[in-house]
Amino acid sequence: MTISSRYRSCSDRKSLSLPRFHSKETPLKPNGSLAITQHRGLSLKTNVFEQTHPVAGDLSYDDTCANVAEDKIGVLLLNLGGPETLNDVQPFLYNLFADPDIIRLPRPFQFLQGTIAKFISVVRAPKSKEGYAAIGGGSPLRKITDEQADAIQMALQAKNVSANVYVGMRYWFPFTEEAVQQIKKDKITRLVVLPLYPQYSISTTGSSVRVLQDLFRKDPYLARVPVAIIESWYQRRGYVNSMADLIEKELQNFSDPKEVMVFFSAHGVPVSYVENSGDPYQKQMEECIDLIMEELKSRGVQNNHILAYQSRVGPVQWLKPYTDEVLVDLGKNGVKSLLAVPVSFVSEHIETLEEIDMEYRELALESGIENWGRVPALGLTPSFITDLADAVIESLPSAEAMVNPSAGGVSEDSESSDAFSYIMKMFFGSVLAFLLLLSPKMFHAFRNHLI
Ligand SMILES: C=CC1=C(C)c2cc3[nH]c(cc4nc(cc5[nH]c(cc1n2)c(C)c5CCC(=O)O)C(CCC(=O)O)=C4C)c(C)c3C=C
Ligand SMILES: [Fe+2]
Repeated sequence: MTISSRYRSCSDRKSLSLPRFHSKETPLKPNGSLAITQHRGLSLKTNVFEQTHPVAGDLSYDDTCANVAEDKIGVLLLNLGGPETLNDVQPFLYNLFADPDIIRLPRPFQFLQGTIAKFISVVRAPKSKEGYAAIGGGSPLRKITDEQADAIQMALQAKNVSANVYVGMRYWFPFTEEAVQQIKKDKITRLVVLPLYPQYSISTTGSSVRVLQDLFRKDPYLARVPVAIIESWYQRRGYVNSMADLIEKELQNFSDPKEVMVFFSAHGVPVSYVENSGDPYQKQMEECIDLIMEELKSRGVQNNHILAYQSRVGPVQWLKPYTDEVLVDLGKNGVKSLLAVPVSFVSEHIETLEEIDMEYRELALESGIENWGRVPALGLTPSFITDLADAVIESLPSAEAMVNPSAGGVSEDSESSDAFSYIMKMFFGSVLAFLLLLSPKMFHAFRNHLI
């Protein structure tokens, strides 16, 4: 059901009559990454992207694939979502902090999740609003993700795959729940889930997939739909090459490209995710940077590079080194030219447009760095979109029902215990909110850590 650096051919799965490709099975490289170049022997179809841009992925869906005509294919893009107006900021933050994959409370305290989310979102909202105001009053994520969905749909069409592409956001409109309702209405019979995060984290892909699994588990129709989840795709040739293209191009804007420090800045996660919960995010990020740098090296680009983590929130320790600290150190150590490369996300968003372009740029210049550049997010880059379409096509054969049909439904007992726990939550939550919000000392202590 989940695909990560893995490809299974139709013939692997004899129990289902599944589509076939005109290809040898894609071999895995020893490090587990896909050797996409092996697809060169496939029947090639030009598409709107390939006509203007040569691309890495050459896959096309074979018309003779068994059952393809009968399947109604859906592709669900998962993303974070962002507030569209300044009034949306606090409720957006509430949704984010109410996510148990973002604020991870020990089990006995989980009933306080909503209260804590309310408190933190109210305290953080003014700072977040400033950031969103600085980039025009809202997040560009919805617009960009919709455009990516259209582009992927066209790229699939050009490869003879007819699919509906849906957008499901985790914390703002259109919510994952809405997308899933539409998928059901449209009677999709085979679904590919493509999170728009190249690397897997419990806090991003993990959280969205958990929501999806809950929705599918509760619905008898959805429970039977074959689903393939592409958990991470940072290792795909098309993605790595597209990132290398952007970096190579941007380096040319410096007067002495060889002297530029390539500075990868990834969104951080708390260290506890990696050390206590086995989040593969840091490892995947490091591998991703290695792959991009290897690709650049093969093109004769031998710049120094460094990886740091940005956007930490709250009092706990996050992955290090921190972007702001590294920028200051680099400036002190005489680095004069720096190219920032956002690497954990594929659209422009508040953390590229405000945090990197404004805050970090200013900090870098104050610290002695004289020449600053920033690689744009991949967005609609044709080679990237085509590669995502290939990833979708490759994953189709491995789709399988998310839910074990023998698993039971919701019992009356569990319903009444839900009602009891709801009442308890409301009671203790209100008491805690009252104590926190009415205590100026508490308010200031939290505020100092959150902004
Ligand atoms: C790979 C990407 C991301 C990871 C990992 C991630 C983890 C993570 N984020 C927060 C807290 C916040 N994130 C916020 C915005 C935000 N986060 C990501 C991506 C990742 N987050 C994106 C793309 C965005 C921006 C959306 C947009 O509107 O443009 C915010 C809100 C903005 C702000 O106030 O800074 C918060 C808060 C945590 C706690 C976390 C891991 C536990
Ligand atoms: Fe975030």
